[in-house]
Amino acid sequence: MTDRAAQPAHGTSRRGLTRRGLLGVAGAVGVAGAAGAGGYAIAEASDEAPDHGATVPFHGAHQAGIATPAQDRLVFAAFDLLTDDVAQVRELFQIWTEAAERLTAGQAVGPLAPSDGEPPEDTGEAHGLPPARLTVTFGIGPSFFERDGEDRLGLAHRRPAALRRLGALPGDQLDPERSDGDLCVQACSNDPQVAFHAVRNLARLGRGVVVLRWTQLGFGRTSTTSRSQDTPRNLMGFKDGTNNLRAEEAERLDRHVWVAPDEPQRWMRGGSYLVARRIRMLIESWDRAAIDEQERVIGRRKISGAPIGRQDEFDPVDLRARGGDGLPLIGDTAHIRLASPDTTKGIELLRRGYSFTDGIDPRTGQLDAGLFFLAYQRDPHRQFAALQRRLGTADALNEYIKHTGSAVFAIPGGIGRGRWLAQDLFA
Ligand SMILES: C=CC1=C(C)c2cc3[nH]c(cc4nc(cc5[nH]c(cc1n2)c(C)c5CCC(=O)O)C(CCC(=O)O)=C4C)c(C)c3C=C
Ligand SMILES: [Fe+2]
Repeated sequence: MTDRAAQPAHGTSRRGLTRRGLLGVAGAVGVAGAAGAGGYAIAEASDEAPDHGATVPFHGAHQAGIATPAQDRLVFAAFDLLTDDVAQVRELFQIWTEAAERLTAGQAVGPLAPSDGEPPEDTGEAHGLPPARLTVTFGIGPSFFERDGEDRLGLAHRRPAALRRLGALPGDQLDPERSDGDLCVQACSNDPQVAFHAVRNLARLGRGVVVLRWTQLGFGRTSTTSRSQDTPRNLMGFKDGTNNLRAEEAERLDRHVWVAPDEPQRWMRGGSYLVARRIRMLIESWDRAAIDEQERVIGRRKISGAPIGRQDEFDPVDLRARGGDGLPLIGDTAHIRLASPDTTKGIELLRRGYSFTDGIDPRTGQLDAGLFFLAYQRDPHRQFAALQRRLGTADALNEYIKHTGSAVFAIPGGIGRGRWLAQDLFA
């Protein structure tokens, strides 16, 4: 690899938002993947750890990080805009697009050691690390378009109809400081430092235009988004993701996840909607519950993941099955009964959540840990909110969980080569 310290300095300081540095670097190194591009060593590392060296294509009909196989680690960030100047926001989207192209290809966003004495343009902690399937997925919240009834950027006419706050849902105990946001970035990778590096550098590039509102780290995936993956376990010890939508199910994704091709807002075609819910698990109570109670709450066996009354994880769920006592094997308040498309008139979601732990709740001394629930869908009100209204009132799981954060984001369609994030939004 090229010694990055020996490279000539390109774009100088990034005090305020300027594309000079980023474009200078991009121009100097040529296309993504070029040798000595200031990368963090895809080729070298891939000999030793092929999966960690692997990349997920950034460009395509849909943004990566939705129907691509869920990686093990997450860094999620919500941002607020500091400006009402639409030109600055457009420039930010261009800069973030170029930076994400580089990061997901395993490259630094700029010189690590500029020779002019200015601060490095890339913060450096991913230098030498392969991208480990890094994906960077961008979203836009309702408050981007309208805040306090004001069309802050002059783009209110471009807000898609489905992008509205979720409103109060049963059982909500939301912390406003862990909720909402004008923009979001979901960075997923099999290496936590690579995911952190991506968000940190995007935040740095946005300085003066956006500010971090809240972040959430996820240390283990709790879903399966591809048939190539095994089902992981959540912090309650249950297999999670068994009945999830899969990347291989194109027709179901078209119906339930991707925005309709005739969506009036062009920038949303090929896009989706993301609902993020920080769901704390009352782990200490859960750990005191008998295994029968735990299985009754979920409606599945803990170790095998099989629906109650069946043998294997992927055996179909039979909600009509009854035991010798005449009662339903999967109870009326079991989580999988209430969440099943058979009882919700066909509601389906692409779940892509992560386990989190944020230390100890100082008020109770109990673990602040749980599920950072992420779900992609075509319409967050007809899908997530409708389902959560049911779950929030009747789910046996409610005794063991608390929804503490909530946000909804429009996820613009995929980005073609030479184009940038949500380009048609500004056309
Ligand atoms: C509003 C949607 C959902 C929320 C919120 C939610 C929270 C939540 N779920 C689990 C654990 C499991 N969920 C499982 C299945 C499942 N969950 C939802 C939706 C929400 N879950 C759906 C649509 C389904 C699939 C139902 C079906 O079709 O069978 C399972 C079973 C395994 C699986 O299929 O994934 C588990 C386990 C927790 C712990 C939780 C909040 C902390
Ligand atoms: Fe669930």
